[in-house]
Amino acid sequence: MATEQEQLAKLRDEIDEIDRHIHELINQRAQCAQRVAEVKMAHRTDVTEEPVFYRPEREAQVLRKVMERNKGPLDSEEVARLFREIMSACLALERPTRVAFLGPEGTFTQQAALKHFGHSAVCVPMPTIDDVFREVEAKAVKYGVVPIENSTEGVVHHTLDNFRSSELKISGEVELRIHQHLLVKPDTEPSRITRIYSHQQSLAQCRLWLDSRFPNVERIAVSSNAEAARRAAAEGEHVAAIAGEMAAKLYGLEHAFNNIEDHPDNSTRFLIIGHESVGSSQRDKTSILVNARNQPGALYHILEPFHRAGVDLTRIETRPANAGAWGYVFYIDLAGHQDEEPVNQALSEVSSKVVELKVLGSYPQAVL
Ligand SMILES: C=C(O[C@@H]1C=C(C(=O)O)C=C[C@H]1O)C(=O)O
Repeated sequence: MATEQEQLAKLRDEIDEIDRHIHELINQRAQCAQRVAEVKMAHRTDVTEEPVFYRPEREAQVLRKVMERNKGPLDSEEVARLFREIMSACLALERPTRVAFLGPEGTFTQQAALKHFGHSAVCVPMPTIDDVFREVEAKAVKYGVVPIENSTEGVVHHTLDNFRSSELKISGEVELRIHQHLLVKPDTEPSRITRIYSHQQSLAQCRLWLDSRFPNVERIAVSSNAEAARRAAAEGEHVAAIAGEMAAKLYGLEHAFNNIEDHPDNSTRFLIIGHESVGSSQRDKTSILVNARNQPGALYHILEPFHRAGVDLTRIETRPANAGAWGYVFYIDLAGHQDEEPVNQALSEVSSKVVELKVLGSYPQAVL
């Protein structure tokens, strides 16, 4: 009978051998990605334009395949996360992806950007949602990440409104479980806290918890959770911040209380914006903006063709239209890709009945 040490030594040899294989295979995969880049460069029609290296539909398919064939013992999502990083590194070898996000450093939007593009992407913080749109429009970065809706707080109007004037397209979505923590400088006694900083959305997501645990403590809304964490780190002593894990690490804060959001399933959806249209991944969503005249039955005429075609509408938002002429602006999410039936047919029917129909993009449904 082998001793514990002998058994462990044997298993570690086995692991070393497997690592050698994995290592070799990952580099083989990276070489394939480099060849993809060479082929794209060789076949581009316009030599002044960079070919498109990032293919969200292909990446979604790779991740879905990984999850479908997974036999364990590793969890499917865990394996997909590993492949997410491998793809990210391979793509960075073709061309590093520059991504603007609603900053500063340490926000949930940055976390969403890294979840979607992996850690080899170069993330560039922007002070406002408008700036993210502008930075992508100016082609200073390839893609942008902006929040669109929170399960507790609802739609982010600022993002929706930007789509009215922007020609950018949606190329993906990211869903993030949002956990809020009460963060303090090391050795701060929670009972002595007199001031709590956070973004207004996060204060709202933790309102009941704050009412019961810190009813008399001043709550101060600041421009982002990361900014709240920065202030708590700078001001110290009697000050706390509500923010996420990334901000806590970035500013060296301790967790006084974890997961203080009122709704345990609190999550936020983010959109990826860019210049390119995305092909079908077989499991897609389409977002549209519709301007309809203010007349009886306007909404019915928009919805009826989708119902008849059997298209599943997953979200509808109404925004007040700009001055006068038009009554409503609707933002609608639906299941399916704009190039495929039945979405294609339904879209052309609706467009003949409204003032304006703008397809904001078809993109893969979030995989992770
Ligand atoms: C390799 C390609 O480029 C990128 C890298 C991918 C990967 O590493 O699997 C997948 C899609 C693209 O974002 C490709 O175009 O297929």
